[in-house]
Amino acid sequence: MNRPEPALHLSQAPAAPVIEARGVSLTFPTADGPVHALKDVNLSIGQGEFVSFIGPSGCGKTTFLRTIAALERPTAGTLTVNGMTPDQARRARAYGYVFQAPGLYPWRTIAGNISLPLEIMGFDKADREARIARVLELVELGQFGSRYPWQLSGGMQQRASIARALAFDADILLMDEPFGALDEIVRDRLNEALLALWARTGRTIGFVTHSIPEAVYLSTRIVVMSPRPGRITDVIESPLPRERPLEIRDSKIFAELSHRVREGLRAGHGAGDD
Ligand SMILES: Nc1ncnc2c1ncn2[C@@H]1O[C@H](COP(=O)(O)OP(=O)(O)OP(=O)(O)O)[C@@H](O)[C@H]1O
Repeated sequence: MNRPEPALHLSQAPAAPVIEARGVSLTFPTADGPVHALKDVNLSIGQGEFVSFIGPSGCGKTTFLRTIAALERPTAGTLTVNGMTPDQARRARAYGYVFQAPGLYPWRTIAGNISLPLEIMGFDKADREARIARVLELVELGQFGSRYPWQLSGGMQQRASIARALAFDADILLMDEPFGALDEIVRDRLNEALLALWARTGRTIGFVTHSIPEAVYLSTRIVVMSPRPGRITDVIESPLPRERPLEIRDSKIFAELSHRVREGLRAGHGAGDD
């Protein structure tokens, strides 16, 4: 029996998207001709979502993240971040960006590295110190602020770079394959830590990965992309609960989701028409 939909209560109304891409294309002119890094990308990301981008090398994952961060400019379409242009959003410090490599300065301590963008942004010393202490606790490096990067393991360095991206309270965290270079066990631990941090802070996260289990374990939505031209071929809503112990990866539903992502990757593979 068809029942009328209950009236939408105001508090349940969908929030305005934090990131909205409409018909976004980006073509790089190169000596070998134009490279269509992104073609007609449409995507809305809401507050508090964890969205992963997965796809073969060259499908435009990094380019899309960089476009959100105003590090690249679309050649067509519109992109807004918190309702602003990416440039305005960058100036409003709307996001923190975590790169593939931790990129910490070896001559600065961990606290000094986290402090650097805060110094550039003009936060006073007391505020900086309070922020550094808070984010170091968040990534469980509370005891390591006075160490130098080379005194820490790769996983700890990557956590420090996440702390640096969190220190100025950006609502959005953009992460480009942050755990790609780490071994499985460390990666598992950091995946768990990132989920806990996401649950505690309610950040909106855009996350690039090559790993199907990582995408499925972390995301509320998985965006599958394919190259030549770089485009979205599938968007998968995750039915997994927000609370996710690592063992959830042994469940049937996890296997089914992984299968769908794999099928999406396979379907997009070699289907380009650049
Ligand atoms: N500055 C640039 N100039 C020319 N071509 C570029 C530039 N940046 C990216 N490209 C090309 O755009 C396409 C998309 O690149 P992008 O780095 O976004 O892919 P990706 O999916 O992140 O790949 P990977 O998984 O290997 O990091 C590729 O063909 C790449 O060679």
